[in-house]
Amino acid sequence: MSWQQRIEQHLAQRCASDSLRTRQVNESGSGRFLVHNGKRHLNFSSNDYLGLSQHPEIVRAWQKGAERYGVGSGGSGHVTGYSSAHHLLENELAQWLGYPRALGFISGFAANQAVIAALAQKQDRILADKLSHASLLEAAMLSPAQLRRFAHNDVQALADLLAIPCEGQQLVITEGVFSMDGDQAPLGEIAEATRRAGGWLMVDDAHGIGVLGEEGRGSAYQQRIKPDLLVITFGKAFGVSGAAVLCSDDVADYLLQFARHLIYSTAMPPAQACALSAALDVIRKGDERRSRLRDNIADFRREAAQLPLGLINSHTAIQPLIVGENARTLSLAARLRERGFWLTAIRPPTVPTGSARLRVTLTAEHTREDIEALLEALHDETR
Ligand SMILES: Cc1ncc(COP(=O)(O)O)c(C=O)c1O
Repeated sequence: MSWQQRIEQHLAQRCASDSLRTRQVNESGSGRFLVHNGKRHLNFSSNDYLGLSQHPEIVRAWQKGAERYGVGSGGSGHVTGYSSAHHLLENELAQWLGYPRALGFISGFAANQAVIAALAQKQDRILADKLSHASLLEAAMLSPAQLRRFAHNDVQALADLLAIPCEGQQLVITEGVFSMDGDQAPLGEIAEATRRAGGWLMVDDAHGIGVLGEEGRGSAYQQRIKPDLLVITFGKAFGVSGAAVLCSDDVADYLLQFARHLIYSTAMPPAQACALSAALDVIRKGDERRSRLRDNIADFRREAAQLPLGLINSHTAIQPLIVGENARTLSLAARLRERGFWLTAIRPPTVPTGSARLRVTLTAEHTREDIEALLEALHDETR
């Protein structure tokens, strides 16, 4: 089969199973409203949980950073790309989360890939929650280590796997808040099982950081554990983009030698690091935003429980409504869009077959009226 035939076949398969992915151009997509084709929609798809992507102080910090440093970093951090703005941000993050070191990355995807690739060797075993993000599972699959996935949030299944003798080291991987289900990992028990087996724990807290715990310190802090490797990302509650790995001095120095995504990739612009420092400031003082978000979650769940759709036991900003079939999910999303609500239909392979869903994300910027309007439309469309 030629390249062209192979590509055509794969695209045809996606079309036939209603799982073709497309992108929609918007005029503004991260805030409370998403504007598409000149029409304003209430946005229930953005991960901007605290509404910081439009925050004037953060926007201003980026502008001032660009005026001071220019718009690009000029190279990898190992060459010219590690500015005083990057250095300051890393120190602030390490201090906030109580780690010796933080290392900035251009994205969470890159951070996860880099850490796993740099650490895992042939004789090692990686134990990852089945529902871990693609960036984690893919890196683990590509690594020379053995990958075993454990049933979602099942600590006993994890402990059983950890008990199987392993020639090398064991790395347990999970998330603070799961990206497609919104539920949380029992981090305390996972950390304990990992510690007993002499392994290391890596937690990706992309969706918990900024939102959970005192001063928004995230899932691990909330559950009183300190993973050996904590990955936080800045594209969600921080409202920007990028990521950081929190770790010990030795691990940071090791990653500076062996994390190829750091060494061979242009560092984020210094102005972005300035914006992230400003975002961190807002997050630390952000109790009111976090409390508005919690109220919105509670309001949504109370009413959504009456819908003839599956509501997952999630108490975070991610509130998926399970529809089941791809075609039905797509048509429900399209009808809601007609009515001015922007929700994304998430389908396999992102989620297991038969569990296509509307991934509702709530933010601190939504008002009670926004949520009531969405629920009314959902009631109408699923009657
Ligand atoms: C759990 C999780 N980890 C990592 C990522 C990737 O982060 P980034 O968008 O910064 O690449 C995402 C999604 O974006 C995610 O949901």
